[in-house]
Amino acid sequence: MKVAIASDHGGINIREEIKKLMDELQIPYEDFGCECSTSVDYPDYAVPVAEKVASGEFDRGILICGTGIGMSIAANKVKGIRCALAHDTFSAKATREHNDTNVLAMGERVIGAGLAREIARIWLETEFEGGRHANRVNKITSYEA
Ligand SMILES: O=C(CO)[C@H](O)[C@H](O)[C@H](O)COP(=O)(O)O
Repeated sequence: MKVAIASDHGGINIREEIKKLMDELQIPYEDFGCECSTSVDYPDYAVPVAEKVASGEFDRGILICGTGIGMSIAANKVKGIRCALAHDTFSAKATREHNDTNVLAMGERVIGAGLAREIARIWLETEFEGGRHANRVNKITSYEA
């Protein structure tokens, strides 16, 4: 699995924690910014990461901003992306099992680094269940087409 990671200025600290987690889990990743703590616009980071996942260049994406909301809205505009905004471990697990989400968004102004790491770890390690959930995901994909 290869993961594309990005944040805006509101998500830099959690992005760094997620990178440490990726190193610990030995999961290859690439950091697509932002480069500094001055104010940037989250769509400039969400859309390129989402496009890299949608194209198959990366398997998954992780996006962090202040709330995670802007990143998730922007990522979900890209065809083929199912981005989950998750701030608890139950949702992180369920959204992989049920929705086969390929991008995770979190908000650094909402949760701490420890919980963000645990959410990301669970989300990365949980498999899609398929079955009835596949029918539902396929309906989303059909709508997109
Ligand atoms: O998009 C967001 C809110 O849905 C993100 O949390 C941004 O990080 C936030 O809007 C940035 O706000 P700032 O006041 O410009 O730092």
